[in-house]
Amino acid sequence: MKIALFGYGKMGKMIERLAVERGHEIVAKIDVGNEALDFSKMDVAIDFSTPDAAYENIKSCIDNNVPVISGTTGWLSKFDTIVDYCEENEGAFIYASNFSLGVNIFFELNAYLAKMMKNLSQYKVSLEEIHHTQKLDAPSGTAITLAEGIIAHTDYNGWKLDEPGDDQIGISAKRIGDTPGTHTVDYTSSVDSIEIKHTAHNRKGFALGAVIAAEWILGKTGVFTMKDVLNLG
Ligand SMILES: NC(=O)c1ccc[n+]([C@@H]2O[C@H](COP(=O)([O-])OP(=O)(O)OC[C@H]3O[C@@H](n4cnc5c(N)ncnc54)[C@H](O)[C@@H]3O)[C@@H](O)[C@H]2O)c1
Ligand SMILES: O=C(O)C1=N[C@H](C(=O)O)CCC1
Repeated sequence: MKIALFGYGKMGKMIERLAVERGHEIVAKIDVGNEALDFSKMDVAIDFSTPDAAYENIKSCIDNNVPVISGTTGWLSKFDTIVDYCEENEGAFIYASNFSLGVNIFFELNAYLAKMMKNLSQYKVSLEEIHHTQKLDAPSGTAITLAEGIIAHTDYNGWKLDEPGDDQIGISAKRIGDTPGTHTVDYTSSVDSIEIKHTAHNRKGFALGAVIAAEWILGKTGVFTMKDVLNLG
């Protein structure tokens, strides 16, 4: 498979390594713009760029009939626009706030726990995410997905960084060293706490999930999620 990388930073480089190990060829490494690209050489594009760049990168792939996988976070105000654009133009697109298998299992666990906690008003939920100091966005895309997973199954009415209202889920975002990504969901009452936690040990899990998504999307049309790719419940 001929892969174009949009974004050749920490993730782009890790994806290159794993893609080559799996027998794929990297045909483009785009790190500052996409003016003179030959889209006809690409079977699929993988975008791990920046919050400011992701939308245009994804749109240009759809315009050129190249299936696109995006893991870039921090641009979700334009997500619905891209979904509509992809569907109108019969493109192929997958976004995931987190491509790792472990986190996608964690998302399912989070939804299951939220359903059980729905009527237990003595427990207040909160989220904590810890990432490296170079991260541009906060809270992390993964923390937002976790919050949305809880909101879908409970009476919480949104999320807020740091100081939530009574009906909001509080998210605390910490930036420490080179932490690849740690997420904790905590339900606390006056007598006890229940915690679930995912800890990434490195970036390989994110990169492998993105390459697997790129392999999976070939030949398909539509907007998909990692739940489709991994066939999770
Ligand atoms: N979904 C996931 O599983 C997952 C995992 C890790 C990181 N991420 C996200 O992926 C993104 C990239 O993470 P990273 O750690 O590689 O960051 P990084 O800063 O190391 O790399 C981003 C690269 O994008 C480049 N860039 C800037 N403008 C560009 C443009 N117009 N087109 C293409 N590239 C451009 C930058 O020069 C930089 O090299 C971030 O949004 C991060 O939150 C997602
Ligand atoms: O390193 C990052 O940046 C990460 N971003 C994603 C997020 O915002 O959730 C996934 C974890 C790593």
